[in-house]
Amino acid sequence: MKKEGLLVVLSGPSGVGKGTICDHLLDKYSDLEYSISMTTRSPRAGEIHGEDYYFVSKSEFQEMIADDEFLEWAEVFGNYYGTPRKFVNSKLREGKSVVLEIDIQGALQVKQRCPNGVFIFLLPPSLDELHKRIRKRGTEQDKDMQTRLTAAKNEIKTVHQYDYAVVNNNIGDTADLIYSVIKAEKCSVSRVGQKLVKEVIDNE
Ligand SMILES: Nc1nc2c(ncn2[C@@H]2O[C@H](COP(=O)(O)OP(=O)(O)O)[C@@H](O)[C@H]2O)c(=O)[nH]1
Ligand SMILES: Nc1ncnc2c1ncn2[C@@H]1O[C@H](COP(=O)(O)OP(=O)(O)O)[C@@H](O)[C@H]1O
Repeated sequence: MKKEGLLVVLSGPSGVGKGTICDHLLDKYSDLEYSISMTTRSPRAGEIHGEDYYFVSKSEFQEMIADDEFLEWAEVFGNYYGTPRKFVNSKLREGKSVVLEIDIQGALQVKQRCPNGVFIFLLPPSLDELHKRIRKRGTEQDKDMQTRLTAAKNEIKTVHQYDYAVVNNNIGDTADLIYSVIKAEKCSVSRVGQKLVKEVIDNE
């Protein structure tokens, strides 16, 4: 039987660079799959339905909840976001690692359901740099900026709930580091190691 793929959960405050890092990671490492989330948020300029997100109405989203089609879902900044379960399960069964870029509420739900996943939190080099990145992206009104910065401080406090914290200093280095974590986890104690430990003990 084929070994199941690894579920990789990437979280971090708005503007830290999750989207940028995911793009880089997925471009460079073709053995990874990206789970496209569903959201009731309106598309930003340049965002494409079915690429960045599946943009749906609130009623469509609620129907999916009722049909239990989400691995996890949460309300973030007044909109709903969720991970369609079907895609993730089928890729994992094919042995592919799947990257979810989701918020802390969603990450905690996934942790309960899939404890073997790897949970990574992306940190900014500083709060000042985070502020600059959100400004640079230029998608937020001033009041939304403030909301995101306040939320960021609360989210950063949850970093200890994750397996790894990675500081996003340089895009290429950060993506490579995350890939190393994914690869290391694939042969971690939970997988190959346990078998080996059993063999050692059995042979004592
Ligand atoms: N729980 C959950 N959170 C998601 C999902 N997709 C995106 N998010 C999170 O929703 C938050 C807002 O995302 P977005 O509207 O793209 O804004 P941005 O992070 O500021 O670029 C971020 O923390 C995302 O990680 C999802 O499927 N589930
Ligand atoms: N390592 C980095 N160094 C400098 N700027 C970055 C870095 N990573 C991302 N950015 C910039 O920060 C802004 C926010 O990145 P984005 O990927 O949209 O964040 P998120 O998805 O976490 O909200 C973008 O303008 C992006 O180009």
